[in-house]
Amino acid sequence: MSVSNMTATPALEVNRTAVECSRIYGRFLVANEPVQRGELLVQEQPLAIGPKCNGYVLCLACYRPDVQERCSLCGWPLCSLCDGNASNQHLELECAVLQLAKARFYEMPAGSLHWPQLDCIMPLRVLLAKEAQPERWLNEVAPMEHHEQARRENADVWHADRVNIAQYLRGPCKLAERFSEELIMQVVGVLEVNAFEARTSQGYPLRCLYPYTGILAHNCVPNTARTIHPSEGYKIRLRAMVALEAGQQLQHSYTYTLDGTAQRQAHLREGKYFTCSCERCLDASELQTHFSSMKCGQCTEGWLLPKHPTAMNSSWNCRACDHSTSSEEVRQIVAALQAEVNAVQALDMGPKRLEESERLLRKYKSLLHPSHYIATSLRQLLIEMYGRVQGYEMVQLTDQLLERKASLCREVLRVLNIFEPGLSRARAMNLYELHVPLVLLAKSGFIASKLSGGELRARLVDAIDLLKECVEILQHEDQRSQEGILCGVAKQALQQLTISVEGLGSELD
Ligand SMILES: C[S@@+](CC[C@H](N)C(=O)[O-])C[C@H]1O[C@@H](n2cnc3c(N)ncnc32)[C@H](O)[C@@H]1O
Repeated sequence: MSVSNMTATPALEVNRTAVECSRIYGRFLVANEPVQRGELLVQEQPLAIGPKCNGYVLCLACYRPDVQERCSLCGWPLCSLCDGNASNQHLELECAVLQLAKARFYEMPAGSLHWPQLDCIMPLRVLLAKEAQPERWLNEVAPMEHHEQARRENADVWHADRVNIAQYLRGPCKLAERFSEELIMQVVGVLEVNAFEARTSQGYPLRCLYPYTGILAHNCVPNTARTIHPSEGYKIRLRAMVALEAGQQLQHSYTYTLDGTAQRQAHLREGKYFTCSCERCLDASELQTHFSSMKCGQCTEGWLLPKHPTAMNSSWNCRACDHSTSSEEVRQIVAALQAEVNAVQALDMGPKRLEESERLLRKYKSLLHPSHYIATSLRQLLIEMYGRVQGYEMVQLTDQLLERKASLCREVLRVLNIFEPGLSRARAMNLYELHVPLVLLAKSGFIASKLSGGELRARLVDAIDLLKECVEILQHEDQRSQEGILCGVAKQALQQLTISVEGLGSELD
């Protein structure tokens, strides 16, 4: 396929990018003109949407989990609401194939987490799209990276996919004449390497394949962000998080930016089959954040950092006393701490969960760098809980606890400034969380005569600025998504706060 062909794909409603190719990245996108932060780069309709792999039983049209009902035509999972809707996705796509082949859906024991038969649905939808839009397949999907060689090396998974998907579609679903095993395995790989996770308006996860936007290169400090819109047929919009120059590579994060390098590398290696060599991964201090640094056990002031951060078995060395430890030892410590955090995270949202998170954060002071990603994840839990859990509701928080919530937000924002610069969704969430204690502290400070009227106004204006930025970031989210709803809440808070500040009057100064 010629690279320039792809830029003319009819599924692109907006395109300010071009396709380039390199030995390291394969194909990737660049900005084809200077782009301001927040501006739209690409807008694309998906080629296919469907259930995620290794999932539970769900409705094949609305993705509601744990449905008991079955399609009245083929017997596969479909909620009664969708069954009564003649234009549901399942009916339009695989239902006829399953009916014709009399492919029976086998029930699994209640509570089963993996219903292997459902793994064939998304690949089947892509195969049906191939038949319906052969040009699009040829130009856009067939060239997508699918890492066949590396996937074959993971023999157990390769075998399970061959049996559960390729052989199932060709056998019981009677599609052997239409799709070869090789083709089906290619589609499975294309989905694994390139599909994006999305959420329905109700928040249920699914995956979508965007043949153009899907070729973005990965970087652990992304410069683009996506929003996927269930109310517009799962259209994707890609925006610049920061200003971009013409020709600049567009970078997206395929992994969780608030994980440490070893965790991100493992995720990329196992799911996307490459080693990331971005600036952040190559720097043991993760851009001076010390996001993975451990406290040295031999001296009081040193930090242990990996000698070769992208190597799986790199030794870790103290920068102060040169004490060295093995990657295995570090892995074990991190795994033990992570297990403690997971156990706390699994507790009900309540005061115990909050107090345990604080306890762990104190305990880890002697083991981890204060900015370590495990400490950061505890801070995020705490931010969510202060102001919401029983005994720690916003009106019950003392000034000291309000200060605590604000300082937790600032610490997370400091890390986000480096790993997700510009218009980041996580930044927006933290800005919202930060504005609340700031407003309450300003008001209580004024009431207690610790703040003058002018100072009160200045602090409220600071909170207004946080909300403005929060709305600026979240305004592009699907209105019914969790982030879209928060945007509405932030807009209301912004309006009320602006009215309050205007009502303060100049006599306060
Ligand atoms: C979603 S695809 C991107 C499109 C792909 N380059 C293509 O030509 O179809 C992901 C794959 O691109 C390559 N890739 C993306 N970002 C990379 C990076 N930062 N370093 C190395 N390879 C990368 C890897 O092969 C990865 O599995």
